[in-house]
Amino acid sequence: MSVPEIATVVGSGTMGPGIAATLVRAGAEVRVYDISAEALARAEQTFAFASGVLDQVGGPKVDGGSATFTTDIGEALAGSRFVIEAVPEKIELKESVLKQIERLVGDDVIIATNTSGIPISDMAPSLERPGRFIGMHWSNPPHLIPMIEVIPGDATEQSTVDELVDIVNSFGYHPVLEKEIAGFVENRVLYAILRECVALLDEGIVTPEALDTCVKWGIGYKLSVIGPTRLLDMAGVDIYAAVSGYLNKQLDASTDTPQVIKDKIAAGELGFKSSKGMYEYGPGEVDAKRKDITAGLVAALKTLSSITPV
Ligand SMILES: NC(=O)C1=CN([C@@H]2O[C@H](COP(=O)(O)OP(=O)(O)OC[C@H]3O[C@@H](n4cnc5c(N)ncnc54)[C@H](O)[C@@H]3O)[C@@H](O)[C@H]2O)C=CC1
Ligand SMILES: Cc1ncc(C=O)c(C(=O)O)c1O
Repeated sequence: MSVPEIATVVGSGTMGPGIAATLVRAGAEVRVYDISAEALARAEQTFAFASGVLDQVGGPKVDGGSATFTTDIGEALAGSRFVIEAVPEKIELKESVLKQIERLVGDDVIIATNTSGIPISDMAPSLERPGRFIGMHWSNPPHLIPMIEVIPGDATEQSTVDELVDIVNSFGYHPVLEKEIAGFVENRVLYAILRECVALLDEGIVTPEALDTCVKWGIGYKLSVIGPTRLLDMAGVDIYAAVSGYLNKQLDASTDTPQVIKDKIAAGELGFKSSKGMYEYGPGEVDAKRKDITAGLVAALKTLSSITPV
């Protein structure tokens, strides 16, 4: 199985262009559609950058791929064999866009959503043919994180699941097939980690720099080689039992967005996009950090791709 000859990415913000670059490198003719011409103009630049990064990684490349960018949804979907929706995380918007897409593609075309965690089954009723609708959760940056969660909803047909797993495998990514749960697997784990991290920062237990050092060189490094299930065996299930017996009741268990985060939102401190978030960035620092992140992920990806899976 190879990637579908013609694919469409709907929504070209943070995720869309990297998704498109990945599919183009796999040989697909990709149409990138956005409602905003300004977003599309930025997307062309982001796509070019992501494509260059993929050249640095040097992974497999299938000739013949191409990308076009359009604000005409009819043009974007004409003849498309595979659609990835990547519009903002708002269920009503996604449902409206999914209906738009379905009216313009064949009955057998897979429609995948890149939602971060909205249950697929909650969106499926907006479609006439929900059997071809499925979750396809890429991680940011999509052209450098070679794992995609495949999440069927209650109405998703098995043929859709099988075809999407084959498509993900065809461009060298790791498909993770999972049952539907809010947030999906990756974000449930990530948000459990981030909840504890924000609590530790908020309580002044550790500085941001020290926390990032601890996690990067501790569990981050370790878990990039040893998955958490394997780690339980390496550490000893008995050790986990002994420590969880007293620690689990001590962990942060807040059920709402932390006030410190709400305060930052209110102050417009959103992170890279506003040059201040958890850290503050001087002139040119955000671009420098983005370059450092890309270089680090490229180096790590090359190394991890070269080691025997544990
Ligand atoms: N940003 C991230 O780190 C990740 C985001 N996701 C998910 O991917 C989806 C997209 O997220 P981002 O790329 O971050 O969003 P974004 O806000 O950066 O980009 C969304 C794009 O959709 C466009 N758009 C809005 N309404 C539209 C419409 N009616 N038709 C066509 N295009 C429209 C916007 O103009 C914008 O360019 C969301 O569901 C998000 O949860 C998944 C993984 C990671
Ligand atoms: C903070 C955060 N939230 C959601 C996602 C993905 O859905 C990501 C990511 O992919 O990196 C993230 O970092």
